[in-house]
Amino acid sequence: MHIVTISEMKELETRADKEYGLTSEILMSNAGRSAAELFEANLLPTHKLKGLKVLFLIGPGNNGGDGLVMASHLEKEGALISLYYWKEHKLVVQGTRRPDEVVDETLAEQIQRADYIIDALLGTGRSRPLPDDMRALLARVKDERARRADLRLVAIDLPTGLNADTGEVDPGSIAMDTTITLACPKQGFFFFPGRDYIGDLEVGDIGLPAALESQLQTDMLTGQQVHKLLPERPLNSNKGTFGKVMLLCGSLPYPGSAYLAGSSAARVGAGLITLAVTEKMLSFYASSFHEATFTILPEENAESYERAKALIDKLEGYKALLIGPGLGQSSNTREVILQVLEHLRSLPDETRPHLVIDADGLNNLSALERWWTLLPKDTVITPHPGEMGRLCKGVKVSGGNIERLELARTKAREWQVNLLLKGSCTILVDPEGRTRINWWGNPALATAGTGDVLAGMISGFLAQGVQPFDAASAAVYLHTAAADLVNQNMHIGRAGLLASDLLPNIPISLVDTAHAKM
Ligand SMILES: NC(=O)C1=CN([C@@H]2O[C@H](COP(=O)(O)OP(=O)(O)OC[C@H]3O[C@@H](n4cnc5c(N)ncnc54)[C@H](O)[C@@H]3O)[C@@H](O)[C@H]2O)[C@H](O)CC1
Ligand SMILES: [K+]
Repeated sequence: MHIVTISEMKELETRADKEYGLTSEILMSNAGRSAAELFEANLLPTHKLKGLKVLFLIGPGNNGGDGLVMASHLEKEGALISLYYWKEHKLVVQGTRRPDEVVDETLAEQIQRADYIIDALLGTGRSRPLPDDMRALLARVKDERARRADLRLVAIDLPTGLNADTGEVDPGSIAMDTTITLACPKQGFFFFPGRDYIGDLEVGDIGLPAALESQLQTDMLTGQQVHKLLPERPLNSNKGTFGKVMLLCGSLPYPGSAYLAGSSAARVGAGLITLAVTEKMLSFYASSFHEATFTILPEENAESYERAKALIDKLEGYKALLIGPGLGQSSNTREVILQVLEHLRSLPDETRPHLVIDADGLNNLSALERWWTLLPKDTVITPHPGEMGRLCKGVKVSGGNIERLELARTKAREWQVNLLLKGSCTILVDPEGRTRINWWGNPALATAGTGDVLAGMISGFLAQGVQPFDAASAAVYLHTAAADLVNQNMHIGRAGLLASDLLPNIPISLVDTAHAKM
């Protein structure tokens, strides 16, 4: 599913008319019908359309036009519709126009009795700050929503006043329960503060030919897309079929990371997991991770070339290598990483394990000048905003604002990596600038060890032959899906998840993609 900017959306509309004769009237009619269908589909099981009291706030442009088409569909199905035309200051209650002198009073009544209020005031055409009387209208709706939690607010295309490119909002904008966006999600939905105003996101089909969208470079990750990326599991297979993962992770203060990453690689289906660890650490892993195999490395005070060689000597036949989680940042460890990278660069593409670098792997690299020139082709790196800041030599990187997007795009191209920039809506960019953004986020994931799980999942997909950008994309989507499953199955809210709770839910999240709604 493509994500668009305002100008990309306008261009799609223009080309639809020019190349396919799809005039804006046709598109609006499709938009209104599709919004009505999605609205009705999501009413169940709590509400039914017959007798439902729905107040539409209608703006002066095509967004208002979409609202009017939607309203007429709902009315035909038995909903009780009132329309408030903001610009004309006109109120129509179930087909009857109110006289001008009673509009305010009746509007107040309509707001108080509505089951649903639909925001069809402004969409992508908003060009200036909201006028005071529109802000006042939205404030009345917001107050009513605060008073009555069962009042539902639904935006058509986008919440009025939200900047669809940047996610900035007008002071008058209000948070919706649902946004039914038309044709494509808008870029601004994925960045704060806008992200908090969208509510549940639904995407209505307005009948744009798929060919029109072929130029678009930015996608929203969806379950249906991830389902197609998952590796096949033929019956005629053995553990060799699904690839081996080597992990250079974990050190004395952070032993859990190798366990979490390795288990996660196995949970997405990799055939064999090997932890490269020192003998001192072996007993810890052997007792907690029965399925792992081990490569024994010299202790951390040994010469770096001996440590690197012990790993390099065992790498043959591995399809994926994960470097970083819990590894520590001693200069000796940095030298080990450099020697391993040098070895990987010397291998031909066909035999080189795919590389993922996370956490301390990145922190070690960021201490070096032009570190990206040391990476083998098609490396996946997975910084959180702090690590990204260090990789960019001190740039402040936001966890959720729009500047992240441009930075991620610029750096993925400059560094020629598959960049996964973590955040509330994680961004992925490949070396050519192709971009994918994860809509789903889960605040319960903001806890130690969940990054190790993500890095492990990517490595597990790489071992099974999934291409690096796709492996990272699938892992990001499934990581939040697994967190949502933890929330549901353990009945926990936004806090209290342990990274290890994700592990048994990862395979379930894979299965669930087969039934994903989008
Ligand atoms: N792009 C498509 O393919 C389709 C879009 N559809 C819908 O149309 C809107 C965009 O419509 P547009 O008429 O361009 O813009 P708006 O309805 O958002 O508003 C324009 C209207 O409002 C006035 N205006 C602008 N800013 C303000 C302001 N701050 N205060 C008051 N008034 C303002 C402006 O002068 C115009 O009169 C899109 O979001 C979709 O909902 C269709 O669905 C078809 C396909
Ligand atoms: K709107």
